Amino acid sequence: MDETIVVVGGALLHDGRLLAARRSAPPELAGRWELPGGKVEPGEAPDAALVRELREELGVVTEAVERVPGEWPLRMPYVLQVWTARLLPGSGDPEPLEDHDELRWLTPDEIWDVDWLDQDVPAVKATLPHWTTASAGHDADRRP
Ligand SMILES: Nc1nc2c([nH]c(=O)n2[C@H]2C[C@H](O)[C@@H](COP(=O)(O)OP(=O)(O)OP(=O)(O)O)O2)c(=O)[nH]1
Repeated sequence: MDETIVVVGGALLHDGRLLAARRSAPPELAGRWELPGGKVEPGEAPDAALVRELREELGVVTEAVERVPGEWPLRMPYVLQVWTARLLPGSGDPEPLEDHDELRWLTPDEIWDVDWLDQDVPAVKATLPHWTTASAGHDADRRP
């Protein structure tokens, strides 16, 4: 029986930049940077969980774009899955409403400037080939 619980992390992309969020709790993770998101609830689809978590934590309205292939182990029983996501038209800017105390939009050149959680490093690396796909969708939305 599969007893893992999925934590979904969002690679929120906007204008070619990725949003990184600095955790404010718990103490052992505070000060380290992560992809915002959270635990998938029973019966919930991971992409829906991501949209819910980004609304709760950052106050933004988003859509999940695509799953980034791969799965990264966290402390038992959690595993991290990642989806790219984009802001929907009319969404406000993200704010650190809960779980985080600082946000940064990173260009590809800046991606390693923040102190990511160890377990997020391979996940963040895996998002890199997917940045253009999410941006392409964003640009297409803006065509008349
Ligand atoms: N959201 C998120 N959590 C991560 C990442 N990497 C990582 O190790 N974690 C860990 C931190 C937490 O132990 C767990 C997810 O917890 P959370 O606090 O974000 O989830 P949640 O909002 O659903 O939590 P809860 O307060 O409702 O229990 O996964 C990541 O990139 N994003």
